[in-house]
Amino acid sequence: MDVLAVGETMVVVTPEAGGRLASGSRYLLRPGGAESNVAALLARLGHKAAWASALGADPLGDLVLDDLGRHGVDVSLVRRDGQRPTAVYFKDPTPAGTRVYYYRGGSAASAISLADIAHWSAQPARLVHVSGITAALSEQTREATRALVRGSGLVSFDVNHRPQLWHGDAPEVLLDLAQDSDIVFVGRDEAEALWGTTDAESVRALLDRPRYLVVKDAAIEAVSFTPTGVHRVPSAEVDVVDVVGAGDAFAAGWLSGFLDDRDETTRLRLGHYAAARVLESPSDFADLPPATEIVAGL
Ligand SMILES: Nc1ncnc2c1ncn2[C@@H]1O[C@H](COP(=O)(O)OP(=O)(O)OP(=O)(O)O)[C@@H](O)[C@H]1O
Ligand SMILES: O=C(O)C(=O)C[C@H](O)[C@H](O)CO
Repeated sequence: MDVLAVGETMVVVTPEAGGRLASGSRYLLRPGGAESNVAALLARLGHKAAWASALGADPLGDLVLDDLGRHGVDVSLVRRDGQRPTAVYFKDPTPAGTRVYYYRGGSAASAISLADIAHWSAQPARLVHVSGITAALSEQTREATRALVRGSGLVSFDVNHRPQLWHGDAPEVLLDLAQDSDIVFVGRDEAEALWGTTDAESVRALLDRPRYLVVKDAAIEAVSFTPTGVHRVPSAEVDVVDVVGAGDAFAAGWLSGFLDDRDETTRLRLGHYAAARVLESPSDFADLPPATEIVAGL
C-alpha cells in the first residue's frame, strides 16, 4: 500500500443542477470526506490507496463503501458499527459560496478508538494521511488522532480547520498534531485564523518541525518549505464552481509527486492541477487522469 488515509466519510447531499438546498426537489448523494477524497484521488492518479474508518451498518455506509471501492480505494479496513449511523452533510450553494450543514454528532466515525488505530497502523503503508477534522469529532477521536500521528512512520497531516466542529481549543490541538507530523498542508488564511500568522514565512517560524510544510494561498500560490529549500508555484487560473474538496485534491496531487519522487516544483504543480479540476466541478471529486499523463502535459 502506498497510502493509508484515516478519517470520517459522510454522505453528502447536494441539490441537483446548482439549485439551493431549501428549494430543490432533486438531490445527489455522494461520499464526502476529506481523507477518503485524498485516497480516491490518489487511486485515480495511479497509486495504491486505502481508506480506514468506521461506518454505520446502514445503506448510507454501503453507498460510501461501494463508491470508494469503485474508485479503486482499498476499503477492507473499514469497520461497520451496528449501533451508530453513517453521518450526513448537506451543501447549500449560496451566491456567496457553498455553505455546509453537518449531521454527524454520535456517528460511527466519532467512535473511532485507540483499538482501531492500533489495528490500522499495524498495516504496511508508505505513508499515513490524516486531517484535523478527525481530532474534532469527539474526545475519543482526538486521542485516536494523536496516537495515529505519534505511532505511524511517515505522517501527512492536513490541518483542515472546520470551525463548526470545534469549541475553542483548535489552535493548540491542531498545532501539536501538525508539529508531530512529517508533511503538513495548511491554508495561509486558515493559519492566520488559528494562530495569527500573516504569511508563509511566519507559518514556518511557528510550524518548525515538519520536514515538509506546504502553505496554500488559494488563488495566489503555494509555498513549500522542504529539505531542498523554499519553493513557490502560482495557482492555476480556474473558473470556480465549488471550493469544497480543493484542499484535498491539492494534497493528493502533491502526495502523488512525493510518492513518485518528483521534484518539489512538480509536486506543487500537481497539487494545483488536481485542485483546479475539483474547483471546476460541483462535487468534491474529479476524474483525474494518471499522474504520468498530467506530468507529461504540465
Ligand atoms: N480561486 C482559486 N483559483 C485557483 N486555484 C485555487 C483557487 N482557490 C483554491 N485554489 C487551489 O486549491 C488549493 C487549495 O485551496 P485552499 O487553500 O483554499 O484550500 P483549503 O481551504 O485547504 O480547502 P478545503 O476546504 O478543501 O480544505 C490551492 O492551493 C489552489 O491550488
Ligand atoms: O468537512 C468535513 O468534515 C468533510 O470531510 C467534508 C468534505 O469532504 C471536506 O471538508 C472537504 O475537504
